[in-house]
Amino acid sequence: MEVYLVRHTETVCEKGICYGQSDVEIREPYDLVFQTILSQLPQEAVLYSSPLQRCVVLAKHIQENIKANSIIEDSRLMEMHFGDWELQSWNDIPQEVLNPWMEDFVNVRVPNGESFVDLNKRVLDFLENEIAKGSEKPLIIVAHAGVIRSILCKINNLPLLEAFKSKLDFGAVVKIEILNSTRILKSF
Ligand SMILES: Cc1cc2ncn([C@H]3O[C@H](COP(=O)(O)O)[C@@H](O)[C@H]3O)c2cc1C
Repeated sequence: MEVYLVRHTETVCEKGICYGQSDVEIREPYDLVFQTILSQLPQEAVLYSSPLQRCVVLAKHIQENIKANSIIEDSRLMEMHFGDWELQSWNDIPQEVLNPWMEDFVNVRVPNGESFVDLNKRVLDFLENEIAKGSEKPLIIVAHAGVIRSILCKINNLPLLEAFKSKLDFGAVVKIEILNSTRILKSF
């Protein structure tokens, strides 16, 4: 099964702001970058999106331009919940709470938020369930950097600690091939 992982485009947030699950808008103009994304996608697909608007706006554009019955919004595809740090500048987060997380962001939870392991659990739950449905059509998943990286760790058999070692730009499209729910896969 072909799966296309699509990261949303740039948001209106200034660099240095932690926006996790905050529902921030995307930066205009985005028509050109949407076209570039579309040119890398199949003509027909089952279309999934994170419910956050930075993904849904792009998913709607995809739906209008390919054959896809609906946009299936799934909250398991949301970015990591950054709890008390949502919409804070990274520089304003006190070192005594930031440092323990930085040292082990995989396992340590953000105060009142998630750890990367928490995100990974819900993302893999989504992936395994949807793959088990065995769609004949390719899947398109419009989501976030953390979500896509967690899937890439799984398919490339990498520890979560290595999730952030490779680049994943705004508007990136990563195509992967999934054989079945237990034996995954290959990324292109
Ligand atoms: C473990 C982890 C560490 C991060 N450090 C920054 N972000 C990033 O995640 C958020 C946005 O992702 P997107 O732009 O794709 O929606 C931002 O808040 C950014 O700080 C992280 C995300 C995760 C999962």
